[in-house]
Amino acid sequence: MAQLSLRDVRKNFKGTEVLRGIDLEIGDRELVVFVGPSGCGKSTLLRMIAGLDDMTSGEFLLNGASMRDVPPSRRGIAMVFQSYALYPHMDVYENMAFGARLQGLDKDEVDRRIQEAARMLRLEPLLKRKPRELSGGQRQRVAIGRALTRKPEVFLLDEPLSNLDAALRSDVRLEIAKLHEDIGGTMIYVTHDQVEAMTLADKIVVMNAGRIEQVGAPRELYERPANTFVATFIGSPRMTLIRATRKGDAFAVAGSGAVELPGAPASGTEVTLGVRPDAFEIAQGGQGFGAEFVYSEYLGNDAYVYARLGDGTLVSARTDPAPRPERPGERITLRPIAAAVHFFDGESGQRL
Ligand SMILES: Nc1ncnc2c1ncn2[C@@H]1O[C@H](COP(=O)(O)OP(=O)(O)OP(=O)(O)O)[C@@H](O)[C@H]1O
Repeated sequence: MAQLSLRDVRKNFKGTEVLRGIDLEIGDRELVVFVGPSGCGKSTLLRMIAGLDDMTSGEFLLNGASMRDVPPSRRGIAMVFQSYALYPHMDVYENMAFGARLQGLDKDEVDRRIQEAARMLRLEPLLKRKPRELSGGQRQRVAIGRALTRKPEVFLLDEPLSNLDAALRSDVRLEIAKLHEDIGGTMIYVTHDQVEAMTLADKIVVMNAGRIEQVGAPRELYERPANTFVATFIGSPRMTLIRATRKGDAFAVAGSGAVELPGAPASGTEVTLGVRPDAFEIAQGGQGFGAEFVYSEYLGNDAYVYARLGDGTLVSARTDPAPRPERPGERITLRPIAAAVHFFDGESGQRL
């Protein structure tokens, strides 16, 4: 059983606050993903949970007990790093035995744990190999195996896939999801890749500049982003943000005309509209924002059209791959589907 509580956790490095009051509850057996742009504090937060860094202030409780004075080795937490430093002179078996031996376990128990981890991670045929005789993905699995043999209650993974190529990355990602089911522990996974976060997580924690922007299930974040940061961070291609001025149900964009969006929240005059690429229809005239075609991307099953509104905003819209505007500068009309538009306060960026 492993339940984690972070309460107003802060961290300063030489006078700069890099974590600015983190409050977070992580339930037993959850797979939680910390996601956010480079430098937002994900690794720092993870290192604090592991006990590798001190907090400047705040509390971290594991199953209700403060971890303030508990050293890393006594927390029941194992961490797998981005650079999975294996010992080059030891074979896979020895590398995996290392952590478990440090715990003072006897030889038979260590062996039992290694065999179990090797089976789970399909490393059995590789136990006698040296790290240099392994592929990147295999090395990464050994690093995970080494953490597994310690039987941690909490598993921390810091960008474990970043050194792998795209194909391997999706393989190992599947393995990690399966591993989480098999071991039934709590897992915290750090990435700056929102696709990785969406596919793996029970719960995503979106971080930005040392703060949490939103916590929720992948679907929740996609369908009801709390603010413009989360709205544009989650989802690919990105949601377009459009500054509009409201009069009744009509939303006007400088140089592109106005569109009626019935059902919009009542408040706000200066509003930011959030429209995902599949929430636009491309029309020739009629209701919609006037725009100038810039270029298109063909992806096989669909295509994306990029167009510029009168105020300079670049908009992306999904379209059928077949007939689409071809000439840069061509005038098109982009009609947002009212029910799929997100509304944010024009100033604060918070969801209306
Ligand atoms: N030991 C340190 N001394 C001073 N500043 C540090 C130290 N470690 C991290 N920082 C700073 O703290 C901030 C957060 O870093 P952190 O590594 O937690 O970010 P991250 O979200 O994990 O980024 P990335 O995705 O690039 O790994 C950064 O601005 C970083 O430069």
